[in-house]
Amino acid sequence: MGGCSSQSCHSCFFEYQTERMIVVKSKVVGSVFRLIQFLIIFYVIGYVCVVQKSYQETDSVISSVTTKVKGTGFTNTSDLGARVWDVADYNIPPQGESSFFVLTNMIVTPNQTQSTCPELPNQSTICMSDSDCLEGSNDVRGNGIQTGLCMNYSETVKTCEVLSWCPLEIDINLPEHALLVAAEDFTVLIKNSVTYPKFNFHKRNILPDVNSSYLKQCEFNRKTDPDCPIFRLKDMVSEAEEDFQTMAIRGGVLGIIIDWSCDLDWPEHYCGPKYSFRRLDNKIPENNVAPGYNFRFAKYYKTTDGRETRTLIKAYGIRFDVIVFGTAGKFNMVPTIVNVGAALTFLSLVNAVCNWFLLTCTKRRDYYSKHKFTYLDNIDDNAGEPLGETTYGTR
Ligand SMILES: Nc1ncnc2c1ncn2[C@@H]1O[C@H](COP(=O)(O)OP(=O)(O)OP(=O)(O)O)[C@@H](O)[C@H]1O
Repeated sequence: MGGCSSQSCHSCFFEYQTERMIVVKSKVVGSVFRLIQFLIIFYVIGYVCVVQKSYQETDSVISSVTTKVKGTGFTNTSDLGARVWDVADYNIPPQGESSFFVLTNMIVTPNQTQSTCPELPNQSTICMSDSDCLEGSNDVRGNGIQTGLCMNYSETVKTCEVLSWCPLEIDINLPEHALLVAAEDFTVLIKNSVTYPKFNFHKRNILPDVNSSYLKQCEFNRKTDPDCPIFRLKDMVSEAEEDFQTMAIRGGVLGIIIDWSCDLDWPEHYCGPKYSFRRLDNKIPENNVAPGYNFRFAKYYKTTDGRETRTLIKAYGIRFDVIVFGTAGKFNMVPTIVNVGAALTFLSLVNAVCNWFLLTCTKRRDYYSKHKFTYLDNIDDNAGEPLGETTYGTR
């Protein structure tokens, strides 16, 4: 406990220090001691055992997801006329990895063929004469390869001609209301199987008590039907605090989050999926450049004269990403011993903290110091003399 000066280095080397029990009758020190003891026991039982469950061995979930969308919509546009849309039309691609896309709005450019036509007007395509256009030039932001001719785009504007799929798509007039309004009532069946390999635990979100007749007519509802794996698209978007019809205009990405966190010390039926929904793409109003989600695809066909023709669709819609996560825990002796050991080490800290408090923060710290450190003379040196006792405060 005491320190060694340079003169007494020799005697310091031949010292032996041993514990001595001192009982301090003090309400203040006693209260500090009990308070720290209580805090550590509360931390160990409340946080380490109950919240963290440190007595358990853990494993991360391995999961597979498949989805199937159902529903039918109707549109009546000048480009396509009256048309019924079923899942094969609006679900693109028909099956994907843990995600599916539902088309809600579109810009259709029908009857495109490989031919030449004037480029859409912009700073680099507007021309006065053929000398302004470079034959073979290919702009990545353009629509084709320039032929070197300057053509009338409208009565007042001339642009460079391109070899491309003509007529070109004009995508400035996106419908202000989503075309496939009915998409909000489409439903999706999510089949999710999970495994915790360490515990040889397997389960599906189609729970053992769900039968096929229930599956034919059920729909997920957090209060009345929480076990049904069939979800209405509008309900999911609403739970993510979004408006379906607004999101449907420019598209977006919605996360279907399935939490499989389980305590496997409890019976198996307590371990089930917990669903939540959240919009994942950018929704910050002050950073609204390039909002939503869209891509292009085309449907190809041959006309009666054998000419290859296509209908180009710029598709806007909602992509649903199914995100599965979870950790399972089960009692195991090894983490229990490790954590009980750590807790006991913590308890030994109580004495160190109380000693520091006793010797530095109390009014009678000098008195306590005197009794805390006791120096005994060397019995060998005094050749059998009775033991002399020296009590010091500090050295
Ligand atoms: N999106 C959905 N909305 C409502 N019910 C669905 C949906 N997807 C599947 N179902 C129903 O859930 C059950 C199981 O679907 P599953 O795909 O395994 O079988 P299926 O017989 O191939 O389905 P189906 O031929 O009707 O597409 C079937 O009764 C099916 O009709």
